[in-house]
Amino acid sequence: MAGFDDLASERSKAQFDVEEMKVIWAGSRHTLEVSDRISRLVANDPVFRKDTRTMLSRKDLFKNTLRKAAHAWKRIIELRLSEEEAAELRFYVDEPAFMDLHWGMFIPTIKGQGTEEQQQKWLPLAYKMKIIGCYAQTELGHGSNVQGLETTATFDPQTDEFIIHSPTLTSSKWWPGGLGKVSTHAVVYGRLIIDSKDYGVNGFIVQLRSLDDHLPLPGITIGDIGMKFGSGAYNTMDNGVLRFDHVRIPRDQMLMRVSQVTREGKLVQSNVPWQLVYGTMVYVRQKIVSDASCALSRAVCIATRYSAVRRQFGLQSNGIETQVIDYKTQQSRLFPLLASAYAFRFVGEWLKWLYMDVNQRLQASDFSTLPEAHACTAGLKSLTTSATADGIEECRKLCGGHGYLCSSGLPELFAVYIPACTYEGDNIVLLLQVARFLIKTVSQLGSGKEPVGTTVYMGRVEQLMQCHCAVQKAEDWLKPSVILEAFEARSMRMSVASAQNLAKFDNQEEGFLELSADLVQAAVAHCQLIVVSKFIEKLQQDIPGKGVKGQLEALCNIYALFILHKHLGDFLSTGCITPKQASLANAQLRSLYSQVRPNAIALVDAFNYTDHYLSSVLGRYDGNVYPKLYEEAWKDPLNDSVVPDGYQEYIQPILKQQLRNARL
Ligand SMILES: CCCCCCCCCC/C=C\C/C=C/C(=O)SCCNC(=O)CCNC(=O)[C@H](O)C(C)(C)COP(=O)(O)OP(=O)(O)OC[C@H]1O[C@@H](n2cnc3c(N)ncnc32)[C@H](O)[C@@H]1OP(=O)(O)O
Ligand SMILES: Cc1cc2nc3c(=O)[nH]c(=O)nc-3n(C[C@H](O)[C@H](O)[C@H](O)COP(=O)(O)OP(=O)(O)OC[C@H]3O[C@@H](n4cnc5c(N)ncnc54)[C@H](O)[C@@H]3O)c2cc1C
Repeated sequence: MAGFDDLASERSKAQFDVEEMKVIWAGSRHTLEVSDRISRLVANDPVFRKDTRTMLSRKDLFKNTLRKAAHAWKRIIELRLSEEEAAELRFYVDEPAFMDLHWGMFIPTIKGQGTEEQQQKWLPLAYKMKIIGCYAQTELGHGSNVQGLETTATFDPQTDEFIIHSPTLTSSKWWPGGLGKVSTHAVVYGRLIIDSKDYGVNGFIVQLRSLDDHLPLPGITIGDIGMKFGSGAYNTMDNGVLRFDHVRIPRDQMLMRVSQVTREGKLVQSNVPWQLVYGTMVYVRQKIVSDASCALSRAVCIATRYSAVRRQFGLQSNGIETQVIDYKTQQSRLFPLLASAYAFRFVGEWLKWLYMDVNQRLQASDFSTLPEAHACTAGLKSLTTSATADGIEECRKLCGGHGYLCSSGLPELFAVYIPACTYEGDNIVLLLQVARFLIKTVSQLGSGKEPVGTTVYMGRVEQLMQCHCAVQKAEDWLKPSVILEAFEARSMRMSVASAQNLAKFDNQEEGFLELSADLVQAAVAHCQLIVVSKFIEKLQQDIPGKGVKGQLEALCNIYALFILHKHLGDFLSTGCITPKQASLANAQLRSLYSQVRPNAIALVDAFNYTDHYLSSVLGRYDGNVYPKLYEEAWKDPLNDSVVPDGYQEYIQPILKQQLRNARL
């Protein structure tokens, strides 16, 4: 039967050890074991079913999410799951919910910005879920501009309290997930005011709802901000609005790792940089990069399997049509996304290491790598989420008409994913942060301050400004050193050109605004270089398993040459490569697609996704697409009755009218 046979035959063609590739994708044998076990546990639990999600009303959808979250928590306790296993379980439940913010932002904020004492007080309550917290930073009038927040926290020396207040409509907290209906507490960001003096934005732990009856505490107005894009999707989350009317909290509820307010109302700064107030965003951006590879690989898995099952045109001698995956156009759209999924996986792994490293240094009062960590998390969050959002939509198109059906899983995946381009920092705003970092690095070249980390290549500025690409034949593009040099030279030249243009302005801030579109492009070039170089570094590690390394090399080259092809203008205009070399890169890309083609299904099998997680008829492991699509259609509530509700009121009168007209 079509589908079954197609995917089985594809799997038999694989030229590498899929089980070993699963280990590489998971990160380690241990992680694979955990994720495999937990994903099956979730898939086999009827409470975690997802198939009716797009058909539920908002209220039913939300209540079902609460039910799932409560059940997930119950299972975590019953099975005594470790922190790692519990996080995997929440991941595979695959439904945005207040838990994400509680575990993903509220707890990390207390850990990162609270003193030892504050951690000892609040963390046990949060770990046991005796309180549920969210992260209330954004306001109706201010999101990107954190320093523009209007909420005030005024110290009252009489009572040793802060008075939290929303002075204007635009100061209403707006967007925080988990706030609308669930959270009992929030970390609220507001302006610290002491003795009428404004000391800028700080975080405060504020109780919002009673722990007895869940009613808002006096002075607090709170609710959900309303339906968001798509059906199902992010509407399982209670993004909320919150206003304070002179709400009092004890002084020790200001998060005081960065600065402390004494009983006398004196502000004392610690020796840590004030930017640690932004620390949770660095943590979550790092996490979002890892998650991008999950969302993209999921869409790619669906589109790849379906492309092997779907046949159109080109009758072969045996009378069957051509698998659409065999069309070069399909390959040239699909395989770069497959390669990007792997590339984002490895850069995510590296970023996790970078984040752990910066944290260890912070504990030892070494703050030197914080700017680098900020630039990398901001830039890579922007790059990977934009590419993933676009990639999911491309996968929908790669699945033709059926991709538009909710049962393909792609519309909901797209709707749930796209806000990642906005939350945790609008992607353009974040690239502008990277651009500032690059300009600063360029301006310090020659000052004796050597560039470090991901900007170390800038130390070779003279060589990179002059080098000529050595490619003479298509295969030369397979050399990692050739690819790296082209990407380094492009990034170096774009940053230097931006810095030179900026230097022409008397006022640097005005210049920055004027040149911001070019600066963003320079930031993108730098971030793409990081992705390419981390993929290449990954390949320098010991990679066991028959054929695994070869496949990863092909994917790495596809990623790099696809980016080169997409941004050809940059590479040509900076003189990094010639038009002839560009055309050789293209020829090499085509040949790489042919190399990956027989392995495509095995490469997506290596993600080890259950059908439950994919929630897609088109992406089923067994390829049994058509019977299941047909079956799925009949489950739609519209098909509950043969004659639809409303027939007598609305259809019949039209038909009768037409009949009368026809007689006239
Ligand atoms: C169990 C684990 C599960 C985890 C899963 C978690 C996933 C949960 C996902 C849930 C989904 C959604 C939740 C969404 C939440 C949110 O969206 S929270 C709100 C996020 N908001 C933002 O991201 C706002 C973006 N804006 C900013 O970050 C700043 O305003 C901006 C950086 C743009 C500007 O800052 P300013 O202070 O105004 O200005 P600037 O001069 O540019 O910067 C000064 C200085 O500070 C440095 N800097 C900036 N940011 C950081 C940082 N984060 N860390 C370190 N350093 C930073 C900057 O480089 C400057 O340095 P310089 O040396 O002076 O040049
Ligand atoms: C689903 C979702 C969940 C969220 N969850 C939370 C949460 O839990 N807690 C929380 O506190 N917040 C949350 N947010 C808010 C989120 O962090 C902000 O929406 C985000 O930081 C973007 O800010 P903004 O909405 O103010 O966008 P704006 O800054 O108003 O952006 C609008 C446009 O202006 C452009 N722009 C803005 N500034 C500049 C500039 N300097 N230069 C050039 N262009 C610029 C942007 O690129 C964009 O195109 C959430 C948002 C969403 C969508």
